[in-house]
Amino acid sequence: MRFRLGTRGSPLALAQAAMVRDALCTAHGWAEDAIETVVIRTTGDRVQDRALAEIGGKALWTKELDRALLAGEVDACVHSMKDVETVRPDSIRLAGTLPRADVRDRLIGAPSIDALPKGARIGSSSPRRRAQLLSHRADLDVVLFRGNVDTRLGKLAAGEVDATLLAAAGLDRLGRNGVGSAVPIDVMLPAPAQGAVGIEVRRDDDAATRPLAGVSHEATFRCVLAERALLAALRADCHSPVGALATITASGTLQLTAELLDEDGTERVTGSHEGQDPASVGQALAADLLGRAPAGVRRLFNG
Ligand SMILES: NCc1[nH]cc(CCC(=O)O)c1CC(=O)O
Repeated sequence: MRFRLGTRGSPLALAQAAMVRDALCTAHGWAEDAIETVVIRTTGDRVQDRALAEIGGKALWTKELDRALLAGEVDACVHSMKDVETVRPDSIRLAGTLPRADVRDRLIGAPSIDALPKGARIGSSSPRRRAQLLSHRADLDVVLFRGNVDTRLGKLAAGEVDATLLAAAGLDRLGRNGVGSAVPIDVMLPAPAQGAVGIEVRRDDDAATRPLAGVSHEATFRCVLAERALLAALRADCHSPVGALATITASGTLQLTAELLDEDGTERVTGSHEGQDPASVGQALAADLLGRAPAGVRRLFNG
């Protein structure tokens, strides 16, 4: 069979599409040329100078991929799940996730957040990273910083900022394993679905769904569903400073921890919930957090 895999064209997206291709070929004994990688250019790839949140959010990355998928130009699309909008079209479903990578952020430019000089300039356009940084170090100057991983590392090297934060998963997938220092998750809870690569298909396309089910990592899949159910129940969008991480215990229980902040990290609320069903765990934790959130945090969530 010939399987067409849609992807964005950034180096990270291409690396992730190659991981999906290799997983499919290994699991099903397909030859490499059984899979055709189709690069789809998205609005998000063209607009690099403003904060993602400002210019229309996560849809910028998914819209063109969704269109190609629904038009039948590709059989499946590969996504960094943390970039995929919370609410998806009914006609599209998540068929699987690869095993999750290192979920942490890495700080590049200093060995730790505590070691940053007073008033240091940190490049980040993520509301979560900004709020978490400021909640630890209110003296830091967090400035807008976009572009793909290599662009950001280039700006750092050119001295535009003193330090930046990038997901360990992205750095590792680009072969930059030694770059930066991992920030512990109790200092920075990662973005929901960080480190997870997902593959979406047309809901009614059983022929595409079946081979992908064969490469999906069940624990990662359940964790991503729980983290995304939390986001949906919070009605969070890309302006919302939220960290969340689910894990599966040895006995198979799903444990979800999350943190909501205000823009400057002056107010925050954290909590955990555990259970079996990803959607229920995410919804229960969202209700708990919204019930306890300080006013400055509350106004950023639930629409
Ligand atoms: N928003 C961009 C983005 N989307 C996914 C990753 C990293 C890979 C992953 O989380 O799986 C990155 C780069 C970053 O945040 O440093």
